[in-house]
Amino acid sequence: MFLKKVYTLVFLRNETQILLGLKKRGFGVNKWNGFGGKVEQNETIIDAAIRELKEECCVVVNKCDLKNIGHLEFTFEGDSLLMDVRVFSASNYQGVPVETEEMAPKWYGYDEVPFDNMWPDDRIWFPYMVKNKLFFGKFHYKGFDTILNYELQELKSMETFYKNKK
Ligand SMILES: CNc1ncnc2c1ncn2[C@@H]1O[C@H](COP(=O)(O)OP(=O)(O)OP(=O)(O)O)[C@@H](O)[C@H]1O
Repeated sequence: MFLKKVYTLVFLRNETQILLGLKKRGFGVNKWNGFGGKVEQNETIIDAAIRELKEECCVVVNKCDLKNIGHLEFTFEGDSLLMDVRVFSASNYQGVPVETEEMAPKWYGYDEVPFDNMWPDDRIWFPYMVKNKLFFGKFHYKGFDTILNYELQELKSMETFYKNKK
């Protein structure tokens, strides 16, 4: 039995670049990633995505501009936590990303994404996001550096995926 916790992960993107943030503290410290965190009690997933983006790089995004593009699940050998990560993309937003206590933002061209300093799973599912394919991935880690096994599939629709998910 796993203890599931829901997280958000937001990427601001345009045709040529993607915004990543260098995590300055906590889980995934010193790794580049999208912006996000735990969904709090009495908060919707989309509200958590908006709140975390604002807290981490001071950018404001409207609900209707956040597109759910993927679902990721992470488990770790010997740990009962299942991280249920909802991935979003947005190309419309207000403000200019700035460094906060948690994240240092930087725009990267799609061919210069720093995978060597990211979660190892990113390298596997980023190509789906870049090609605008919806995706579902499950990754089982040993420690934080080694993926013991994974599954990844393209989805036709996130709605259908969630409707059929038990
Ligand atoms: C294992 N492979 C992984 N690959 C890619 N992304 C991963 C990830 N594992 C976690 N993530 C993301 O990392 C953030 C952690 O958030 P995290 O700092 O724990 O949350 P939150 O800001 O609520 O924490 P505190 O307030 O500091 O407790 C959150 O976006 C989550 O989706």
